[in-house]
Amino acid sequence: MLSGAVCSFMLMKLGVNSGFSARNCMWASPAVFRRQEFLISCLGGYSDQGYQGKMQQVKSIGQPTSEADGEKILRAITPTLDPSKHKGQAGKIAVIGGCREYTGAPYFAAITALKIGADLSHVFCTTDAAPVIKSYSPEIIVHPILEESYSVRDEEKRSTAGKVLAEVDKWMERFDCLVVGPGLGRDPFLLDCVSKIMKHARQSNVPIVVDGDGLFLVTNCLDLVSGYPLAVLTPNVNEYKRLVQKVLSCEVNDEDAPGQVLSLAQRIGGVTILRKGKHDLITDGETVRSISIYGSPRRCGGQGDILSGSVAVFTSWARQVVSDSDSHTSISPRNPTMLGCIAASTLLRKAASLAFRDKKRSTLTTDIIEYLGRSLEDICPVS
Ligand SMILES: NC(=O)C1=CN([C@@H]2O[C@H](COP(=O)(O)OP(=O)(O)OC[C@H]3O[C@@H](n4cnc5c(N)ncnc54)[C@H](O)[C@@H]3O)[C@@H](O)[C@H]2O)[C@@H](O)CC1
Ligand SMILES: Nc1ncnc2c1ncn2[C@@H]1O[C@H](COP(=O)(O)OP(=O)(O)OP(=O)(O)O)[C@@H](O)[C@H]1O
Ligand SMILES: [Mg+2]
Repeated sequence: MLSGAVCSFMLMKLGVNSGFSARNCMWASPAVFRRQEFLISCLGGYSDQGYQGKMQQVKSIGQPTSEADGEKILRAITPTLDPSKHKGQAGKIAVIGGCREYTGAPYFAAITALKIGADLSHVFCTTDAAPVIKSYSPEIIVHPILEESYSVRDEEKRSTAGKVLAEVDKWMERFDCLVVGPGLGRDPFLLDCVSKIMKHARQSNVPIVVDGDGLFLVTNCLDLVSGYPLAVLTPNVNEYKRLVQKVLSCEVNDEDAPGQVLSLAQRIGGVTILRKGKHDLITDGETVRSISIYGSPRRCGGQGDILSGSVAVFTSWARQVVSDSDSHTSISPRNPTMLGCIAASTLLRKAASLAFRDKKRSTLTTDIIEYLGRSLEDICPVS
């Protein structure tokens, strides 16, 4: 049996408030315990040495970067397929993105969520992008509600923005996570509406994964995510450069990549950042983890969209695991975003490597998506 101090530490690492006690610990079922132990070992392990000793250990781990055991985390957070469960319990995800230019990106993120195992996947996009996205798949629920400046007269902007917000608000509390940005475009009126959607999501405590043009928006308006522990930023090389310049007022420093991404997350008030690249770096401002397993040498567009859709699903699953682990305590889910990023990066790289083995130079994002299910099954079999 674990001591109360160790249990407290475990739950702190998982983002659970410190109101946890040894008594709570004893209420948990053996299966829940195994899952907690599993998660803790994935995040650096534990030993029965008390909370203070553990924190010392965390500080020393926090030096360079340690490779995360993504497969262990995937096994720990992926829910079982259980006949007693109802539609929605495995995740309801919404992607805010899709405009005249880009219809592929929101589709990739939304279909990825379903292929991994979410139950429902929505896309909120511009009115003209919607029929195109619907035509890609009948599985995705598409809401044609956003408007770009060219389609709205100045005097109508206020009422149009109000309608957009009311339409998204009808659904907001049903979502386990939002993905803001894939294929969103940069139209000022549209981005203004999306800022309001993000503020409402934040008020409702819905996690937000910010990617693509969502990062353009956030870089210019950091208050949208600053200090929100349920925000995840997934910048690529350019998006990261813009964030570093804006927030840290310097250039990207690859000599101390872990230190710089850590500072960036701290300066944005403890959001989680997944810096994409040859090695993915993931931090919540406390620790930095890397994922370096081999993926694919193909750099076709859309792989970042797979990643953001996956982060959304895995973050909501990780939150569920944390809350199931101790239904008697209130939850402050910061670390589930770290778990979600580690799981997503691991799965994408595995699927990319399988797709590349098969398709070589002709590997496309749609091929990688087709390998997501098999990759997850290899790591975490259904039975
Ligand atoms: N099929 C689609 O609809 C897709 C749409 N996408 C969307 O397109 C919009 C813009 O995203 P981008 O990622 O293109 O914007 P970025 O501003 O990140 O990239 C712009 C340019 O940077 C260049 N670049 C890429 N990697 C680089 C590197 N390592 N060093 C130097 N330059 C590099 C690219 O050639 C690209 O032309 C977003 O909304 C995004 O979601 C992308 O997700 C790709 C797929
Ligand atoms: N040089 C690289 N070597 C190996 N893997 C990489 C490399 N660069 C990116 N990746 C992987 O590809 C994934 C997508 O990253 P990428 O930088 O292509 O995102 P993106 O530019 O946002 O993609 P998108 O085209 O969807 O917008 C990342 O999770 C990362 O693991
Ligand atoms: Mg991208």
